[in-house]
Amino acid sequence: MIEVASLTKRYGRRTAVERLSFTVQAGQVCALLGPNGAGKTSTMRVLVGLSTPSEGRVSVLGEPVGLGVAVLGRVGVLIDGPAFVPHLSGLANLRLLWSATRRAWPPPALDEALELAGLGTALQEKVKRYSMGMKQRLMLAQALMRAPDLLVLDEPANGLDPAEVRALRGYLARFAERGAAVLISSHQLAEVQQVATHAVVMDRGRLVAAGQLGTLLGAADTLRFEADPLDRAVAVLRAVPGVTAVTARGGYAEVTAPGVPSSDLVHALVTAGVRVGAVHRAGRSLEDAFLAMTITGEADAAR
Ligand SMILES: Nc1ncnc2c1ncn2[C@@H]1O[C@H](COP(=O)(O)OP(=O)(O)OP(=O)(O)O)[C@@H](O)[C@H]1O
Repeated sequence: MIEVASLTKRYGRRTAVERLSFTVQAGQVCALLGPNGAGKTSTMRVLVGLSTPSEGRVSVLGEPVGLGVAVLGRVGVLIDGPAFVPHLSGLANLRLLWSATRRAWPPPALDEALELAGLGTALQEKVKRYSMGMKQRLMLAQALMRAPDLLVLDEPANGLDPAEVRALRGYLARFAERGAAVLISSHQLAEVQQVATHAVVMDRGRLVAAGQLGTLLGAADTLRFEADPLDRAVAVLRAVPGVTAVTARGGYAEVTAPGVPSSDLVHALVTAGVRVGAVHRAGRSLEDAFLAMTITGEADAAR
């Protein structure tokens, strides 16, 4: 659905994106993450034909992207707003934006888009009276009303209240379940963690990590044992083949052991006379993983 191959984007002498490659497949909600200035918006702008690559190739829905190519009609985009006409109503603005497609009004998914936007009678009011959140919801409506096969959303939750964010999350999950794909950038990592299936992490224009969220978070491979005595548990676990790391943390022994069944670890502990109270899967938060991967994390660690 999205293919980015060795994309470089320069603005004059500044390199915003450097040899970036990643893919997003049908059915995925992919979070594009990175600290401020990492190059997320620059990448998204190239993906939707708003700017041209300095080097590399980008295609969406199997077609190369260029300014005004037809395939972009199947992509719902929310990047830097569209510029709404302030003295027109919300609905009139949507009609105006739709007219660029030269297709008959109404767009195929207008009702669903308006329901999610939840603007009600305010749709008839002039956009200049809209709050920031209302404008954001109108922007979302324009991205969704065309029943796209792919959504590219730059910080879509900006200005939304928690209930609206939750509704958006539900929408995106249903959208991907239908076989569409979503690329979403966000600074709200806890929020994104609830909806993303995959993530691409960038820092200073370069790819830091990409893959399934679970893999990036290491959730599948890390276990936490409540064990007594703890120091003995740590020593025993360190000796089990396949264990790559053991730390004592908050009264638990935290073990990273890719592919080792938890029953083997419990068996090793019990045989060595360690009492095992409970075993938990230890998922890192996306925030922890993100900070560990990016310059923001390096700065934090240095503090
Ligand atoms: N039009 C432009 N002209 C010159 N430099 C630009 C332009 N757009 C972006 N940049 C620079 O490119 C780099 C990447 O910016 P970009 O907006 O893509 O990052 P971002 O990851 O989206 O950041 P943020 O999370 O703050 O939105 C930054 O150093 C930025 O200053």
